[in-house]
This record gives sequence, structure tokens and C-alpha cells, in this order.
Amino acid sequence: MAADTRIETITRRLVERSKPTREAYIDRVRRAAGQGPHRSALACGNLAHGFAACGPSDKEALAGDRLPNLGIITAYNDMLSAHQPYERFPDMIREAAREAGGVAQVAGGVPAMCDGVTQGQPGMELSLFSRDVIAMSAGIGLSHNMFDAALYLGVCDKIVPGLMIAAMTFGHLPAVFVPAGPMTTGLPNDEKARIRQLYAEGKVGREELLEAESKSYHGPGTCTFYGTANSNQMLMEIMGFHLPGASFVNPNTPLRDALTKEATRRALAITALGNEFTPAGEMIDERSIVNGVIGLHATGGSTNHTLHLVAMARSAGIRLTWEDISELSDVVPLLARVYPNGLADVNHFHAAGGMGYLIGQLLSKGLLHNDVRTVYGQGLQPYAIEIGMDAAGAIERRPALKESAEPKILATVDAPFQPTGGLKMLSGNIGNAVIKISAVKPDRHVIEAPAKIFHDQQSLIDAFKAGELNQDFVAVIRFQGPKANGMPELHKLTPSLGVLQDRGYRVALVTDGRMSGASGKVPAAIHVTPEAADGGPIARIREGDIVRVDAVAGELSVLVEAGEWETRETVTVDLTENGFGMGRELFAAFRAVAGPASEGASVLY
Ligand SMILES: O=C(O)[C@H](O)[C@@H](O)[C@H](O)[C@H](O)COP(=O)(O)O
Ligand code: SF4
Repeated sequence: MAADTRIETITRRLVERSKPTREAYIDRVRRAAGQGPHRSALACGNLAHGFAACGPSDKEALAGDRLPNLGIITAYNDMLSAHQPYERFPDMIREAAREAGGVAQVAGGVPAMCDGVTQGQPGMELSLFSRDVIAMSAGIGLSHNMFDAALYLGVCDKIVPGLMIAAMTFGHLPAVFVPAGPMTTGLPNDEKARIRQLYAEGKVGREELLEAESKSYHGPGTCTFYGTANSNQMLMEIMGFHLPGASFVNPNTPLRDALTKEATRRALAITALGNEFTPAGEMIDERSIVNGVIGLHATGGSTNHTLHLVAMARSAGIRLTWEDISELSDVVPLLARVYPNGLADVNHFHAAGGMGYLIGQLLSKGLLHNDVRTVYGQGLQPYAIEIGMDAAGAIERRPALKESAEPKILATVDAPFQPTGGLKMLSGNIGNAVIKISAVKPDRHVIEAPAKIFHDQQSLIDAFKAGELNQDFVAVIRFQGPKANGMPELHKLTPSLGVLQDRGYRVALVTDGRMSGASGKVPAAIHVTPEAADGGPIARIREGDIVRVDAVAGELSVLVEAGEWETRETVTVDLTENGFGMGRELFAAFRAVAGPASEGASVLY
């Protein structure tokens, strides 16, 4: 079935807009791929260094250019529960490669920050920039040019976007993303959030809070809320970088290990040495990117992808905009209720039918492009499956359920939870911003209230604790953009703003910073562009101005007479404080050149 005409129109517009950069990109990819197996381009000395530490059989294989060699880019570390399982993946991959007649080498590691560990801490000011550092670091590994395909091991927030930017930069190589899977279900996310609000009100102590947090985040695997990390898994599957059904299988299970070995074999099968050559830069095109945006809307995915998907697309010469994302939101229904957009977690989502059910539902109404290339072959229909293992322990893919196994978690396209998606663009005299409404109750979709100005999130939390915020207000947290301090997530605001909202006050947030993908119930106009540090109008707002956040009309405005507004002074602040400490001194160049949020807040483009 062809895609819905509204989706086709947006895709065609994206193709037209991208033509100059996309054609130049494809030309580069084809030239690089045309140079044949890459080891043959190396001198003997280069090659000898490249396999010096290998065993005899791998050495023999790598000395020629007949047998495919996989470059593993791994984001393993013990800091992210989601990445800790990767410790054992390289050995598993090397063995599976040898069994399949190929070779695999760790081409390099990349850094990975856990946004949960740095949330509310100085380290969070390095978080967004770490995405581009990850892309650069992966490029360093792949630049050894010993490889016929790449396997990318990464899950969390900035890591998958950084790895995808690398995969597009090395678009002449096939790329398979290898997930590790979610941790098993612990304390429900809404119960964790309730204890946090009690702590914010001083009703429970640190001991009770730590006990709740530890029961929620309790083992290896990705945190189970639907934040940026799990939005990444959804994107990698719906864009065809994962094998069908791979996203949400728990780590350290027979099925997870079987999927990792299958990904290894699949990567070996799609190199230029075989008959299914699938260079990543041609596999991903405008239709794949639009499918990713559709998946984001249908699942209530992370607001961070209004930055990352724009940067990821740009790395393939595709010029995605917030207007595209916002217009697709009007076409795509919300089909999943996973925390913070509901009470379920990703394990419940997977058990209810997961990605296969979601893709099948969307395809059935032409709400996805089916005519796409994936690491699994041609078309997205093969992803409408339910995954398991047969009696012999082999992976088994059965047709996806036609009905949701849990209608409170997964709806049908004929009876969605909301007729439109979760991410909208706002515009007005404060600038452009994005808002996620899938987790906001309808009576909060329009907030008009006096501004209360803060220049960091702790000041708001302190004002809350001092009882100064018991009123309707719009919190304006500014100088939080990429050029100011690296555009941190301000997720620590959620408990205080959540308590005030629960007390019945009409509150909203406006910031040039970010929120976590796990944020949700308080209306927040985020990623305001231009940012305050760039002289954006957000720096003209004064205490008490009436600010309107209107997710229905797509408006973000301050209700000040136009003449006065235009002549207002722009506030400036001394930002030297965030120039040092916890490594921030290493990123001055990034703050100086970072692009606007609407173009991905990247230092690369
Ligand atoms: O965008 C995201 O999904 C968040 O960055 C997430 O990865 C982060 O870890 C949250 O901070 C975790 O939530 P808590 O801070 O509520 O534990
Ligand atoms: S989901 Fe967030 S908190 Fe959990 S491991 Fe990943 S980065 Fe850390």
C-alpha cells in the first residue's frame, strides 16, 4: 500500500529541499564504495599493523580481501545500565563472525554519558555535545579502513544519534545497530515519580527516595521508561537499522544473544563482497527519516529527537525541519501509552505486541513508507512480526498480532489514544520551540500566565521550597541553550512543577534548554530558538509579563505591545561560571560554534 498522500507530500517536499546536499552526499558515498574492499587500499605495513594482534586464522583472512571484516564500534561502559551488557558482546560477535566465515575486530570505542547520573549535575552540560564527540570517536575507529561493514553497539540518548551520524559519514559501509535491551521491570515509573514529588515537598527523606530510585533502576539494561534511549531503539527498528523484533528483548537472555549473533551474520551478508550490498548511506533515504518521525509521533517519543533526528538526517544530506516534524504530527495518531505517556513500561509495550504490532498497524493504513531498504532486505512489512524462539532455540518470527494484546498500552489506528502525534512546533514573538503534548492532559494544552524568570533550574527549585511559587505562572528558564552552557536537560524541575500542577495551579515551562525524554506531564515549550545567549527574544521577557503557551494553535508569545516589545533591551548574563569545572573547560570551542536547536544544535554542520 502506498503511503498516505499527506505523508507522500511531506516526503516529496523533503526530497526537493534536500536535493543539493543529498546528491553531493550520495556521490561521495558511491565514490567511496567504488574503491572496492577497503583492505586492498592499504599498504602492507598498514595491513600488518591492522591484524598484528589477531590469531592465525583471522590474520590469514585479513591478509586478503575476499573475506568480510566487521568493524565493531562499542559504547560499552559500566556507568550506563543500558550499556553494561555490551561488555560480553565483542567476544560473541568475533565467534559468530568466524563461524560464518568472516572476521570481526573492535574498531574503536566511543564515550557514553548516562544522563541519569548527570541529571541536575554539571556533567549534564557536556551531554548534548557528547553526541558529536561520539560521532567523531566512531569516525576515528572506522578510519582504519579495514572494514567491509560496521556493527554499532549503543543504546542511550546521545549515543545512537552520534553513532548514526558516524554510520552516515561512513555511508559506503553497511551498518547494523546491535541493541542490548531493556532492564526487567522494577518499581513502576509512576510510583517512582510519586515518591520524588513527596521528597520535593519534604514529606519523605533521602533514604526513602534512594530506596524507590534503586528499586526502579535495579539491573543491567535500558531504563524502562519511554525516554530518549528507548525512542532510539524504536527509531533504529522503524528505520531498518535493527533486525526485526530486536529492540526490546532483555539483555543476557538466550534470545538476546541469538539476535546479536544473527546481526553479525547479517552484517557479513550485506557487504560489497556478497550479493546484497547495502551501504548505509543509500539504505537510509528521505522515506526512512520520515518513517522515523512517524514512529516518534505514534509512540509519544522523546523531544530530544527534534534535535537528534535533524542532525542524523543532515549527516546523510537530508534537510529535515521542525515544520516537517510538526506537520507529520497532524497526520500520525498516538498508538502507544508508555511512561511518561502512560503507566506501562517498554517491557509491557513489547509484551503487548511491541514494534511489530505498531509497524503493522501503521502500514495497514499507509501511515509508513513500506518501499524502504533495511538491513534485513527490502520493505518494512517484514518488521510487522512478533519475535520469539522455537523449541530448538532458533529465532522465530511470527506475523504480528492484528489486535493489541493490551489495549491500554497499544491502540489500533482506527481507535487511537489521540488522533495526532505527540510533538508540535510552536512559534511567535519569543521564537520557535517544540512541545510534547502526548503526556499533557488536554486542559493544560493552553497556558497563559505571568512569567517568572530564572537563569538556572536550581533557582526555581529553591523558590519552590521557599513557598514562593504557589500561583499560576510560566517559568522562563533561559541561558540554557547550546552556546550558553551546552543545552542541558532541566528534568530536575519536573517534581516541583508537577507538585504545583497537582495543587491545581496552571503552570508551564519555557526554556532554550532541553527536557528529558522522561519528562512529560507539565506543558513545556523547549529548545526555544534563537537562544538567549544568541540575543534571542526570550532574553527580553520580564518578570510578570503574560506569556501564552498554546499547543493547540502552535503559538508561543509574550502579550506585550509590539512597539514596546521591539524596543525592549535584551538581558545578558555572565556565563563564565559554567566555563569551568567537570570538563566544561574542554568544550569552549563547542559552545562557540554550536548551531541552533532547530538545526540539531550540532558543531558538525
Ligand atoms: O532523555 C531522556 O530520556 C533522559 O535523559 C534519560 O535518559 C535520563 O536518564 C533521565 O534523566 C532519566 O530519568 P530520571 O532522571 O527521572 O531518573
Ligand atoms: S536511559 Fe538514561 S538513565 Fe537509563 S542508562 Fe540510559 S542514559 Fe542512563
